Amino acid sequence: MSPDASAPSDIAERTFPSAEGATPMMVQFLSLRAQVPAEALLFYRMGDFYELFFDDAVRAAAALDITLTKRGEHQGEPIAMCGVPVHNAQIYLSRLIRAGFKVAIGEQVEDPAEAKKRGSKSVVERAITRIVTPGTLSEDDLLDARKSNRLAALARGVAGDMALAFADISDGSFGSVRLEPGDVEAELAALQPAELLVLDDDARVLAPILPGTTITARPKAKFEAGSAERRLNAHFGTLSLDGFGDFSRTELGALGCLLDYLELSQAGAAPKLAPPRHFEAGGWLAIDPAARASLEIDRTLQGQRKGSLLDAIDRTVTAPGARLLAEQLSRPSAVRAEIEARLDAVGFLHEQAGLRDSLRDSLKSAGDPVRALSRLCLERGGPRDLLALARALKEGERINAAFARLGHDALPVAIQGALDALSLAARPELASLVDELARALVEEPPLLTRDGGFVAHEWDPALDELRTLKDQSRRVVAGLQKTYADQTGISGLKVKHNNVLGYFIEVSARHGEAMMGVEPFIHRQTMANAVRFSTTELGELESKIASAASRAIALELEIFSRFCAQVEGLAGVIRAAGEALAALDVWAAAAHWAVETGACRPELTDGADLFIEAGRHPVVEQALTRSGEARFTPNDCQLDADGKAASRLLLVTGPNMAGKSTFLRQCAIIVIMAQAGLFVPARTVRLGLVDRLFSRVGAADDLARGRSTFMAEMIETAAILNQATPKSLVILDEIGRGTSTWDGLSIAWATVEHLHAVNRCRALFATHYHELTRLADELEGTGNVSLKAREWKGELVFLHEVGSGPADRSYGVEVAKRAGLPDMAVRRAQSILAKLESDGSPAAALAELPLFSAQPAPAAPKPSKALERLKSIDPDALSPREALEALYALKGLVDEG
Ligand SMILES: Nc1ncnc2c1ncn2[C@@H]1O[C@H](COP(=O)(O)OP(=O)(O)OP(=O)(O)O)[C@@H](O)[C@H]1O
Repeated sequence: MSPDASAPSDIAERTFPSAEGATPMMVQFLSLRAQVPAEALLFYRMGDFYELFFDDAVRAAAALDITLTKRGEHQGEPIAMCGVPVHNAQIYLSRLIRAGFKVAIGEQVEDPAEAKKRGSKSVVERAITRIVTPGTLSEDDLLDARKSNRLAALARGVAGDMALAFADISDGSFGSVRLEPGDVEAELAALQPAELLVLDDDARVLAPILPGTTITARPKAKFEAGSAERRLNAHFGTLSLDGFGDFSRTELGALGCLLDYLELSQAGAAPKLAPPRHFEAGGWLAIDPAARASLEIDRTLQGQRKGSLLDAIDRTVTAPGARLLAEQLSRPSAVRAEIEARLDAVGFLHEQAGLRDSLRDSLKSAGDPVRALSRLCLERGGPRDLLALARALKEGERINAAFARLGHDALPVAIQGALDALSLAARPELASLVDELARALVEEPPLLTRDGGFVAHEWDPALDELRTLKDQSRRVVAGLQKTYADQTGISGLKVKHNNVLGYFIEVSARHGEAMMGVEPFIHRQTMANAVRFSTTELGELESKIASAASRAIALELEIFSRFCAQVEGLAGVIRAAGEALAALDVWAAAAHWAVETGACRPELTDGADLFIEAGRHPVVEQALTRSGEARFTPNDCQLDADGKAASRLLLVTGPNMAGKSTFLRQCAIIVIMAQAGLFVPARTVRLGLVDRLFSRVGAADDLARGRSTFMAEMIETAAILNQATPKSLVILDEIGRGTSTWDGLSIAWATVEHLHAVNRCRALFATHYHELTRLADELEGTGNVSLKAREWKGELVFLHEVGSGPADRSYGVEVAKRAGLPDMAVRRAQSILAKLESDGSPAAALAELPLFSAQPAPAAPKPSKALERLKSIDPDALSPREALEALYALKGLVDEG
C-alpha cells in the first residue's frame, strides 16, 4: 500500500515543545520523544492504553480515524491526545505501518507499585523498547505470510561503486551484492524491499520511483566501512568477516548500516541474523523494471497479485514455499549449474507422482518454522512457535523417511541436500530438542506465555506438584461450601471468587442478617440482594492457590526460556531445515503445476539460442480456460543471436488484437521461468542462458517522474540500446507510437538496426509499421513472422497463430469496427485508408475535407418555375399593362408552389 496522505514526508521536520514548565510525566514523555527519530510516532504506555501526545496524536488520530482529545496544558496550550488500547494495539500498529508510519513503543519498565513506593506523585519508569518500521517486522499479524518483508540498505563507495545489503528479520536472511550505478533500479525492482535505508540525497531521487517502499534516510557515518566491520564482527562474534565471503568496503558499509538500524529499531536487542551471504553480481538474470512491470511477474500493472504470473503458477502448500517461489521468479538465476540443479529436482518429482503427492501432504503440516524461529530469537515468540518448530522438524524427518523407503540411490543433488538438512539422525542435539518439545508442550498451547498452561502434564514434577496443590486447594474450597452450608443451615450458601475479594461466601440478604457476627464469618460486603463474607480459612487457601499459580507460571516461563536458549543455540541448523522444507515445497509445486498444465523441462545451452516449440502464455491461457471462451493457440519462436540456426531479430507483425503482445510476453516469461528453475509452458524449449531481459511492451506513463508516455518509452528504449549484450533478450512492442508517423517509423527503424548491428542480441520486435518488414531483406539475421487473421463472411477472425513472413495488412479499421466505432467514422476511415494505400502518401487524403464535411453534399434544390419565369423577363421591354400581367402570372406560379 502506498503511504497514506497523513504519513507525510515532511514528518522529519517536526519539533516538539521544550520540557520547560512540564509536569513530571510530560518531562518523561518529552525525553523519550527526543530519543526516537522525528518521523516516528510515540506510543506511550499508560496502564491499559498506549497514548499519543502533541503532533503524534494529531497525525495518528487522522490516520486511524480515532477521537482526538486533550489532556491538560503545556506552556499554556492544551495538549492534544489520543490513545489505543494495549490489548488490540497490534491492529492499530498494522494500520499505521501500512500507511507508511513508523511507531516507537515507550513501555512501562517498572511495576507501578514500585513507583508508588517512591512517592504518590512519582512517574513509572518507561523506556523505548522498540521502533516498529515497515522493514523490521516479525509479528505474524503484521506480515504477509506468503511474501518476504525485506529491509535493504544502499551504499555508495568512494570510487563510485555501489552496494545493496538486504535482510529479512522475519526469517533471519542477510546478504549483499555489489552494484553498478546503472543496475540500482533493476536490483531494487527485483528485491522490492519494504524499507530502504539510503543517504539523504538518494532518498530524494528514489522516493518517487519506489512507491511501495518506505525510504529512510540515514547519516553518512552509518555507512562507514570501518565501524560497520566492527559492528558486524561484534554481532557474529567473529574477528574477521572473510569466512563469510569476499565483501567490498561498500558492501560492508551497507551491511553495517542495516545492522545498526536493526539494533536501533529493536532497542539494542538486534535479531539473530544468518551470517551475511555475498551474492555475485551477474549471478542473476537482470530484468529491467519496465520489463518486470509489463510482464506482470508477481503483480499486475494494477498492483495486484491476482492475475500475475506468480499467481497463475503458484502451487506451493506452505507460506515459506510461496515466499521462495516469489523470490526465485523475481530473481531468476543466470548460473547454469544452479538452474540445472533445481530442474533436476523438479524433474525427479515430476516423474514420481506418488512421492510428490505424499511430500505435498506432509508439507501442509510443516507450517512456517523459519518465522517462528526468528520470533523466538527476538524474544517475541510464544509456545506455539516452539511447537511449530518441533512439528516442522518432525515432518522433515517423516519426509526423509519417505524418500529413504523408496531406496533411490541416485537422488538429485538438490533433493539430497535438502534431505540431509532435514535429517535429525545426523543432528542428535536437534533430535533431542524436537523430542523434548513434543513431550513438554500441550497439544494446543495458548498464544502467549504470560498465563502459562502450555507445559504438558508430567514434564516437570515440580510444576505438577504446584498444579496439584492449586487443584487440591480448589477442591478444598469447593468442599468448604458444603461445610459452611451445613454449619449455617443455609442451603443456598455459595463460595464464589472475584478479583477484589478473592474467595468469599455469598448468601441472600435474608440469610445475611443471621450470619452477622457469627464465627468464623467476617462480613465483607452488603449488596442489594446478597451479603458476602470471608473466613480466615478461605483467605489462607486463596493465598496458597495464588502462590502456587504464580510459582507455576514462573516455572513455566523458566522452562520456556530454557527451550528458547536451546533453539537459539541451534538456530543455524533449524534455519537450514526450514529452508530445505521451503525448497522441497517449491520443487514439488513446480512439478505439480507442470503435470497439471503439460509444461516441459527446458534444455539449457551455452549458446545464444531461444527455440520454443508450442509455447503458451500461462496467464492468458488460464484466463481463456476459465472463461471457456476459446482455447489458447500455442506458438513457436526461433531465435539465435549467432544468426546460425535462426534469425537474431524477428519482426512481428499482424492485426491489432491478433496476439502479438501475448506472443512477445510469453517468450519472455518462458525465459524467466526456465532460469528460475521451473518447467515451462511449451512442448520443447532450448535456451542459451540470458544475462539481461529487457522489454518495452504496452505504453504506460511514468507520471511519478513527470514523464509522458512517449518520453518514458524513449528512456526505456535508450536503456535497452545502451545496455543489451549479445546474451540479452529484448522484447519491443510498437516502439515509436506516441509521435508522428514518420518520426515513429524512423525511430523504430533505427532501433531495429541498432539492435541488429550493435547489440547483436536476440530480439522480438512487434510493429505496425509495415515498411519495417522490408528490413528483413536488407539485414542478414533478421526475419519476419506474423500473426494470422482471416476474413470470413465479412468478419475478421483471429487465428492467434504465428506464421513466417510479414502480415499482409493490419486490419486496424476492422478491429475499430468491432470495438464499436460509429459507422460513419468507420466508413470514413475505410475511405481514407483506400486513398492512402493507392497514393502511398497522406497528402492526397489530407487534401480531402475533414470528417463531417465529407458527408455527401445535399442535392441542389430544383429551380422553381417562378424563378425561371422571372429570369426570362426583360422589364424594359414591357408595357405597364404587360408588366402588371407578368406580376399576376408570377404570383400565380408562386402560389402553385
Ligand atoms: N495464442 C493465443 N491463443 C488464443 N488467444 C490469444 C492468443 N494470443 C492472444 N490471444 C487473445 O487475443 C487478445 C489480444 O492479444 P494481444 O493483446 O496479444 O494482441 P496484440 O496483437 O498485441 O494487439 P494490439 O496490437 O492491439 O496491441 C488476448 O487478450 C487474448 O485473449
